[in-house]
Amino acid sequence: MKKTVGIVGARGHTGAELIRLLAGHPGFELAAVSSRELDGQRVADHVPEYRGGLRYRSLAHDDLADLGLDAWVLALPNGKSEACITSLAAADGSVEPAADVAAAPPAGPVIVDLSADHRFDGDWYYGLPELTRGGYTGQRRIANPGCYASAMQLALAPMLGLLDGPVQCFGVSGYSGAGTTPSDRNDADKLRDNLMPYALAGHVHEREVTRHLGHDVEFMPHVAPHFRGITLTANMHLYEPVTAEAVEAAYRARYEHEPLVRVSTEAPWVSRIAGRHGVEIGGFTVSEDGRRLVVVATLDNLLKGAATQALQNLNLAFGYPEIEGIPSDSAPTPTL
Ligand SMILES: NC(=O)C1=CN([C@@H]2O[C@H](COP(=O)(O)OP(=O)(O)OC[C@H]3O[C@@H](n4cnc5c(N)ncnc54)[C@H](OP(=O)(O)O)[C@@H]3O)[C@@H](O)[C@H]2O)C=CC1
Ligand SMILES: CC(=O)N[C@@H](CCC(=O)OP(=O)(O)O)C(=O)O
Repeated sequence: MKKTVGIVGARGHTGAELIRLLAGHPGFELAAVSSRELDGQRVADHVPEYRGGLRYRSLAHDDLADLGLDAWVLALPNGKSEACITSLAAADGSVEPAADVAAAPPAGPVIVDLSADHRFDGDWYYGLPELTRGGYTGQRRIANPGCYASAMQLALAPMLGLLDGPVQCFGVSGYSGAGTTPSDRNDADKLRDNLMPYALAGHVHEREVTRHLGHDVEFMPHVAPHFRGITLTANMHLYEPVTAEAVEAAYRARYEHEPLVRVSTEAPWVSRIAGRHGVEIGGFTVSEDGRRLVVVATLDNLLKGAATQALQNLNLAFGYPEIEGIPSDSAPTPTL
């Protein structure tokens, strides 16, 4: 029998991508989609890939538990997840926060939170599958990593043992990364012919990567006029000299069996990652003395940076193959 999944925040950019993915998944049934703004409207009218009769509903937090679904994905802005979680936890009888979720997992639905609210919470499993799946022990509370944070961690992980001092990461995101709530960072007029720097020290993803990789990063984000896709350029100082060839070989070996990670000799281009589900890492460039390495990663912030990763995590939680329902990147690019 299919597992039932609901999405809170389903009107948003990431929610819409998740609807598309769940619509094509053989083991999940999209059973509820919550949006205040689209209340009563047919999902199929907004997301053509979904062909069922489901309508958006403006669900009160207390309604969520009554639906008895197997899983909920929270695609809400940062700081808005707690009321949903409290309501789901109260109904399933668990006490939040659980002292040791892995040892005594609360009954009730699996919750995948796309926001930053639980990425620093040791009671939640931090789900960046390529790096953390070994630590999954059946937790039913899953924090989905940030989009830049996913690119940074996948770009840096193979070099962790050689890093000498903080890594500098220069990030450029398409403006869908800023969500749908109007701001300078998703204002088409202000972004035209522009590259907008913001949060140049202390961005939440800087802290997220530092925490989960256990190594300091210094992150400088920017937003650009394109809609989707991130370029992340990482500057690493190393204890020992390396060659570009040896580094590339190390990345290829590390990610050899990862279907969603592609290693390329050339630096990847963001224009080629839009609408694709994986991450590309390449452009391995080494300074003359061999002790400075630059690596470039690209991913689609709405897919591997959010919805695709959420589906990997749902698959893991329900025992499906990790990339079940994730289209091959050779498939045509979807539109939004
Ligand atoms: N965009 C991206 O690239 C990425 C986003 N994320 C994270 O995922 C989450 C969702 O992002 P994204 O889809 O871009 O966001 P959007 O702004 O596009 O969508 C937010 C959704 O939440 C609902 N919503 C907004 N405010 C509230 C509120 N106060 N209470 C309840 N519901 C609300 C909206 O629907 P309605 O108003 O109709 O109820 C909408 O469906 C965020 O936490 C974001 O940080 C993570 C990785 C990448
Ligand atoms: C361009 C832009 O504004 N991007 C967002 C990142 C989106 C994301 O990954 O969301 P979380 O904050 O939930 O991690 C930002 O910098 O806040």
